[in-house]
Amino acid sequence: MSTPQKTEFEKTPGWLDWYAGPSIPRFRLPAGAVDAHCHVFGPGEEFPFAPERKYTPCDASKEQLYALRDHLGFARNVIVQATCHGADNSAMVDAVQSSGGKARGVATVRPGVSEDELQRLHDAGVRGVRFNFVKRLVDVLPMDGLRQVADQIGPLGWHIVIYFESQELPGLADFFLGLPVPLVVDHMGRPDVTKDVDGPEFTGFLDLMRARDDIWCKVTCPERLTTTGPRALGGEQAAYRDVVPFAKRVVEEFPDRVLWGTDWPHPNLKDHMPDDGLLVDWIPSIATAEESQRKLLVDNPMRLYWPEEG
Ligand SMILES: O=C(O)c1cc(C(=O)O)oc(=O)c1
Repeated sequence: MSTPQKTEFEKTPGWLDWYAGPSIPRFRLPAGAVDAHCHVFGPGEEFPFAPERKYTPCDASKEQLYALRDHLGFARNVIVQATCHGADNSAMVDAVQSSGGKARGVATVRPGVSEDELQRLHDAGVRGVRFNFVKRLVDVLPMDGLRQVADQIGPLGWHIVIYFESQELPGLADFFLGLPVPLVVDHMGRPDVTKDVDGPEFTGFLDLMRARDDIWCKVTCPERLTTTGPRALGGEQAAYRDVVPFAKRVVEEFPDRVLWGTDWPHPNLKDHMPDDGLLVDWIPSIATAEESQRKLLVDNPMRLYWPEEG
Protein backbone atom coordinates (compact mmCIF):
# COMPACT_ATOMS: atom_id res chain seq x y z
CA MET A 1 0.00 0.00 0.00
CA SER A 2 1.27 3.45 -0.76
CA THR A 3 1.30 6.15 1.85
CA PRO A 4 0.41 9.78 1.11
CA GLN A 5 3.47 11.59 -0.06
CA LYS A 6 4.71 14.27 2.26
CA THR A 7 4.81 17.54 0.42
CA GLU A 8 7.53 20.04 1.01
CA PHE A 9 7.37 23.51 -0.37
CA GLU A 10 10.18 25.96 -0.57
CA LYS A 11 9.12 29.56 -0.15
CA THR A 12 9.65 32.02 -2.97
CA PRO A 13 13.07 33.66 -2.43
CA GLY A 14 12.74 36.85 -0.42
CA TRP A 15 9.32 35.84 0.93
CA LEU A 16 8.25 37.90 3.95
CA ASP A 17 6.46 35.89 6.63
CA TRP A 18 3.50 37.37 8.48
CA TYR A 19 4.32 39.39 11.59
CA ALA A 20 4.37 37.39 14.79
CA GLY A 21 3.38 39.22 17.96
CA PRO A 22 1.19 42.03 16.59
CA SER A 23 0.28 44.80 19.03
CA ILE A 24 -3.15 45.11 20.56
CA PRO A 25 -4.85 47.92 18.61
CA ARG A 26 -5.45 51.17 20.38
CA PHE A 27 -8.50 51.65 18.18
CA ARG A 28 -11.32 49.61 19.73
CA LEU A 29 -13.17 47.86 16.93
CA PRO A 30 -16.96 48.09 17.17
CA ALA A 31 -18.74 44.97 18.42
CA GLY A 32 -19.29 42.51 15.59
CA ALA A 33 -16.51 43.85 13.34
CA VAL A 34 -15.66 41.76 10.27
CA ASP A 35 -12.17 41.31 8.81
CA ALA A 36 -13.55 41.22 5.27
CA HIS A 37 -10.34 40.37 3.41
CA CYS A 38 -7.90 37.76 4.64
CA HIS A 39 -6.46 34.47 3.44
CA VAL A 40 -5.16 31.12 4.62
CA PHE A 41 -2.08 29.49 3.11
CA GLY A 42 -2.09 25.71 3.42
CA PRO A 43 -0.59 24.48 5.62
CA GLY A 44 1.15 23.09 2.56
CA GLU A 45 1.47 19.61 4.00
CA GLU A 46 -2.27 19.32 4.44
CA PHE A 47 -3.46 21.52 1.59
CA PRO A 48 -0.76 21.54 -1.10
CA PHE A 49 -0.22 24.72 -3.07
CA ALA A 50 -1.41 24.63 -6.68
CA PRO A 51 0.98 23.58 -9.45
CA GLU A 52 0.06 26.71 -11.46
CA ARG A 53 0.84 29.10 -8.56
CA LYS A 54 3.02 32.15 -9.15
CA TYR A 55 4.46 32.21 -5.64
CA THR A 56 5.05 29.79 -2.77
CA PRO A 57 4.22 31.34 0.61
CA CYS A 58 4.89 30.45 4.21
CA ASP A 59 2.09 28.54 5.91
CA ALA A 60 -0.72 30.58 7.46
CA SER A 61 -3.28 28.28 9.03
CA LYS A 62 -6.89 28.77 10.05
CA GLU A 63 -5.87 28.46 13.72
CA GLN A 64 -3.37 31.29 13.27
CA LEU A 65 -5.97 33.38 11.43
CA TYR A 66 -8.55 32.89 14.16
CA ALA A 67 -6.02 33.66 16.87
CA LEU A 68 -5.30 36.96 15.08
CA ARG A 69 -9.05 37.66 14.79
CA ASP A 70 -9.44 37.31 18.56
CA HIS A 71 -6.29 39.24 19.33
CA LEU A 72 -7.31 42.22 17.19
CA GLY A 73 -10.93 42.19 18.37
CA PHE A 74 -12.71 41.11 15.20
CA ALA A 75 -15.80 38.90 15.44
CA ARG A 76 -15.76 37.38 11.95
CA ASN A 77 -13.71 36.85 8.81
CA VAL A 78 -14.23 36.75 5.08
CA ILE A 79 -11.59 34.40 3.72
CA VAL A 80 -10.66 35.06 0.13
CA GLN A 81 -9.16 32.22 -1.88
CA ALA A 82 -5.46 32.99 -2.35
CA THR A 83 -4.04 32.53 -5.83
CA CYS A 84 -1.33 30.14 -4.56
CA HIS A 85 -4.14 27.59 -4.14
CA GLY A 86 -5.44 28.05 -7.69
CA ALA A 87 -9.02 26.76 -8.01
CA ASP A 88 -8.61 24.17 -5.26
CA ASN A 89 -10.68 25.77 -2.54
CA SER A 90 -10.06 23.05 0.08
CA ALA A 91 -7.96 25.08 2.53
CA MET A 92 -10.33 28.06 2.42
CA VAL A 93 -13.43 25.86 2.69
CA ASP A 94 -11.92 23.90 5.58
CA ALA A 95 -11.20 27.16 7.40
CA VAL A 96 -14.72 28.48 6.81
CA GLN A 97 -16.30 25.24 7.92
CA SER A 98 -14.24 25.17 11.12
CA SER A 99 -15.25 28.68 12.10
CA GLY A 100 -18.58 27.88 13.72
CA GLY A 101 -20.36 30.27 11.36
CA LYS A 102 -17.91 33.11 12.03
CA ALA A 103 -16.40 33.05 8.55
CA ARG A 104 -17.62 33.20 4.98
CA GLY A 105 -15.57 32.50 1.87
CA VAL A 106 -14.83 33.80 -1.60
CA ALA A 107 -13.78 31.04 -4.01
CA THR A 108 -11.91 30.71 -7.25
CA VAL A 109 -13.67 28.54 -9.82
CA ARG A 110 -12.90 27.73 -13.42
CA PRO A 111 -15.29 28.16 -16.33
CA GLY A 112 -17.26 24.96 -16.70
CA VAL A 113 -17.66 24.52 -12.93
CA SER A 114 -20.72 22.37 -12.22
CA GLU A 115 -23.88 23.56 -10.51
CA ASP A 116 -23.31 20.84 -7.91
CA GLU A 117 -19.89 22.19 -7.07
CA LEU A 118 -21.24 25.73 -6.70
CA GLN A 119 -23.99 24.46 -4.43
CA ARG A 120 -21.43 22.54 -2.37
CA LEU A 121 -19.39 25.72 -1.96
CA HIS A 122 -22.52 27.66 -1.05
CA ASP A 123 -23.46 25.12 1.62
CA ALA A 124 -19.93 25.42 3.01
CA GLY A 125 -20.30 29.20 3.42
CA VAL A 126 -18.96 30.64 0.15
CA ARG A 127 -20.75 33.77 -1.03
CA GLY A 128 -18.69 34.96 -3.98
CA VAL A 129 -16.06 34.18 -6.60
CA ARG A 130 -12.91 36.11 -7.33
CA PHE A 131 -11.90 37.19 -10.84
CA ASN A 132 -8.24 38.12 -10.91
CA PHE A 133 -6.69 40.31 -13.62
CA VAL A 134 -3.30 40.83 -11.99
CA LYS A 135 -0.86 39.21 -14.38
CA ARG A 136 1.89 38.59 -11.81
CA LEU A 137 -0.60 36.43 -9.85
CA VAL A 138 -2.52 34.41 -12.41
CA ASP A 139 -2.86 33.44 -16.04
CA VAL A 140 -5.76 35.76 -16.76
CA LEU A 141 -8.78 33.84 -18.03
CA PRO A 142 -10.73 34.75 -21.17
CA MET A 143 -13.71 37.03 -20.60
CA ASP A 144 -16.36 34.74 -22.08
CA GLY A 145 -15.45 31.98 -19.63
CA LEU A 146 -15.72 34.42 -16.75
CA ARG A 147 -19.02 35.71 -18.06
CA GLN A 148 -20.33 32.15 -18.03
CA VAL A 149 -19.37 31.80 -14.34
CA ALA A 150 -21.01 35.14 -13.58
CA ASP A 151 -24.28 33.90 -15.10
CA GLN A 152 -24.11 30.71 -13.06
CA ILE A 153 -23.64 32.37 -9.66
CA GLY A 154 -26.52 34.83 -9.99
CA PRO A 155 -29.18 32.45 -8.66
CA LEU A 156 -27.07 31.76 -5.57
CA GLY A 157 -27.08 35.45 -4.64
CA TRP A 158 -23.29 35.63 -4.86
CA HIS A 159 -21.09 38.53 -5.94
CA ILE A 160 -17.80 38.79 -7.83
CA VAL A 161 -14.64 40.10 -6.21
CA ILE A 162 -12.47 41.75 -8.85
CA TYR A 163 -8.75 42.32 -8.49
CA PHE A 164 -6.98 44.49 -11.04
CA GLU A 165 -4.34 47.21 -11.21
CA SER A 166 -5.34 50.79 -11.90
CA GLN A 167 -3.69 50.99 -15.31
CA GLU A 168 -5.81 48.05 -16.53
CA LEU A 169 -9.16 49.55 -15.57
CA PRO A 170 -9.87 51.43 -18.82
CA GLY A 171 -9.67 48.14 -20.73
CA LEU A 172 -11.80 46.24 -18.22
CA ALA A 173 -14.51 48.69 -17.15
CA ASP A 174 -17.05 47.78 -19.85
CA PHE A 175 -16.68 44.10 -19.03
CA PHE A 176 -17.19 44.80 -15.33
CA LEU A 177 -20.23 46.98 -15.92
CA GLY A 178 -21.83 44.21 -17.98
CA LEU A 179 -21.55 41.61 -15.21
CA PRO A 180 -24.97 40.62 -13.86
CA VAL A 181 -24.19 40.42 -10.11
CA PRO A 182 -22.78 42.81 -7.47
CA LEU A 183 -19.05 43.53 -7.70
CA VAL A 184 -16.51 44.06 -4.92
CA VAL A 185 -13.24 45.75 -5.87
CA ASP A 186 -10.11 44.55 -4.08
CA HIS A 187 -7.76 47.13 -2.60
CA MET A 188 -9.40 50.19 -4.20
CA GLY A 189 -8.36 49.06 -7.66
CA ARG A 190 -4.73 49.53 -6.63
CA PRO A 191 -4.30 53.27 -7.19
CA ASP A 192 -0.88 54.74 -7.79
CA VAL A 193 -0.83 56.92 -4.69
CA THR A 194 1.95 59.11 -6.05
CA LYS A 195 -0.66 60.49 -8.42
CA ASP A 196 -3.25 63.12 -7.57
CA VAL A 197 -6.35 61.82 -5.81
CA ASP A 198 -8.31 64.22 -8.05
CA GLY A 199 -6.46 63.15 -11.19
CA PRO A 200 -7.87 61.16 -14.11
CA GLU A 201 -6.77 57.74 -12.86
CA PHE A 202 -8.51 57.73 -9.50
CA THR A 203 -11.46 59.66 -10.93
CA GLY A 204 -11.80 56.80 -13.44
CA PHE A 205 -12.06 54.41 -10.53
CA LEU A 206 -14.61 56.56 -8.69
CA ASP A 207 -16.60 56.76 -11.92
CA LEU A 208 -16.76 52.96 -11.98
CA MET A 209 -18.17 53.03 -8.44
CA ARG A 210 -20.66 55.73 -9.49
CA ALA A 211 -21.85 53.79 -12.54
CA ARG A 212 -23.79 51.20 -10.51
CA ASP A 213 -25.04 51.18 -6.95
CA ASP A 214 -24.03 47.58 -6.37
CA ILE A 215 -20.27 48.04 -6.78
CA TRP A 216 -18.44 47.82 -3.47
CA CYS A 217 -14.86 48.68 -2.57
CA LYS A 218 -12.37 47.28 -0.09
CA VAL A 219 -10.43 50.22 1.33
CA THR A 220 -7.58 47.89 2.15
CA CYS A 221 -3.86 47.33 1.74
CA PRO A 222 -2.25 50.67 2.57
CA GLU A 223 0.87 48.62 3.31
CA ARG A 224 0.88 47.49 -0.33
CA LEU A 225 0.01 50.82 -1.90
CA THR A 226 2.20 53.15 0.14
CA THR A 227 5.39 54.62 -1.26
CA THR A 228 6.37 56.95 1.56
CA GLY A 229 4.93 55.22 4.63
CA PRO A 230 5.61 55.54 7.45
CA ARG A 231 5.32 51.81 8.01
CA ALA A 232 2.95 50.28 10.55
CA LEU A 233 5.76 49.11 12.78
CA GLY A 234 7.34 50.10 16.06
CA GLY A 235 4.21 51.69 17.51
CA GLU A 236 3.65 54.06 14.56
CA GLN A 237 0.21 55.62 15.00
CA ALA A 238 0.10 57.60 11.76
CA ALA A 239 1.13 54.97 9.23
CA TYR A 240 0.69 55.06 5.45
CA ARG A 241 -0.32 58.71 5.28
CA ASP A 242 0.05 58.79 1.50
CA VAL A 243 -2.81 56.26 1.11
CA VAL A 244 -5.22 58.04 3.47
CA PRO A 245 -6.67 60.59 0.96
CA PHE A 246 -7.58 57.80 -1.47
CA ALA A 247 -9.29 55.55 1.06
CA LYS A 248 -10.95 58.46 2.83
CA ARG A 249 -12.41 59.72 -0.41
CA VAL A 250 -14.04 56.34 -1.11
CA VAL A 251 -15.38 56.00 2.45
CA GLU A 252 -16.87 59.50 2.30
CA GLU A 253 -18.56 59.10 -1.07
CA PHE A 254 -19.72 55.48 -0.67
CA PRO A 255 -20.18 54.93 3.07
CA ASP A 256 -22.60 52.06 2.51
CA ARG A 257 -20.43 50.18 0.00
CA VAL A 258 -17.03 49.98 1.65
CA LEU A 259 -15.37 47.06 3.44
CA TRP A 260 -12.16 46.74 5.41
CA GLY A 261 -9.85 43.79 6.02
CA THR A 262 -6.35 43.08 7.22
CA ASP A 263 -5.21 41.16 4.11
CA TRP A 264 -3.39 38.86 6.53
CA PRO A 265 -1.05 37.03 5.84
CA HIS A 266 -0.17 39.74 3.31
CA PRO A 267 1.06 37.81 0.27
CA ASN A 268 3.96 39.14 -1.80
CA LEU A 269 4.95 42.16 0.22
CA LYS A 270 8.46 43.15 -0.74
CA ASP A 271 9.36 46.02 1.53
CA HIS A 272 8.13 45.15 5.03
CA MET A 273 5.53 43.16 6.89
CA PRO A 274 3.14 45.33 8.92
CA ASP A 275 2.11 44.89 12.53
CA ASP A 276 -1.58 44.03 12.09
CA GLY A 277 -2.50 45.80 15.33
CA LEU A 278 -1.14 49.04 13.88
CA LEU A 279 -3.00 48.38 10.63
CA VAL A 280 -6.22 48.37 12.66
CA ASP A 281 -5.09 51.68 14.14
CA TRP A 282 -5.07 53.06 10.58
CA ILE A 283 -8.87 52.67 10.27
CA PRO A 284 -9.92 55.87 12.10
CA SER A 285 -7.74 57.91 9.75
CA ILE A 286 -9.96 56.88 6.81
CA ALA A 287 -13.32 56.50 8.58
CA THR A 288 -13.28 59.32 11.06
CA ALA A 289 -16.79 59.19 12.55
CA GLU A 290 -18.25 56.44 14.66
CA GLU A 291 -21.11 55.95 12.22
CA SER A 292 -18.84 55.49 9.21
CA GLN A 293 -16.66 53.08 11.22
CA ARG A 294 -19.68 51.00 12.13
CA LYS A 295 -20.83 50.85 8.51
CA LEU A 296 -17.35 49.96 7.24
CA LEU A 297 -16.64 47.30 9.84
CA VAL A 298 -20.03 45.84 10.77
CA ASP A 299 -23.14 46.87 8.81
CA ASN A 300 -21.71 46.64 5.28
CA PRO A 301 -19.92 43.28 5.54
CA MET A 302 -22.87 41.81 7.41
CA ARG A 303 -25.23 42.90 4.62
CA LEU A 304 -23.03 41.33 1.98
CA TYR A 305 -21.94 38.12 3.72
CA TRP A 306 -24.56 37.38 6.42
CA PRO A 307 -27.73 38.96 4.91
CA GLU A 308 -29.89 36.44 6.73
CA GLU A 309 -28.93 38.07 10.03
CA GLY A 310 -30.00 41.56 8.94
O1 LIG B 1 -1.21 41.72 -4.40
C1 LIG B 1 -1.03 40.53 -4.12
O2 LIG B 1 0.04 39.94 -4.29
C2 LIG B 1 -2.16 39.76 -3.59
C3 LIG B 1 -2.20 38.39 -3.80
C4 LIG B 1 -3.31 37.69 -3.44
C5 LIG B 1 -3.47 36.27 -3.74
O3 LIG B 1 -2.46 35.66 -4.11
O4 LIG B 1 -4.60 35.79 -3.65
O5 LIG B 1 -4.34 38.31 -2.81
C6 LIG B 1 -4.32 39.64 -2.52
O6 LIG B 1 -5.32 40.11 -1.94
C7 LIG B 1 -3.21 40.39 -2.93
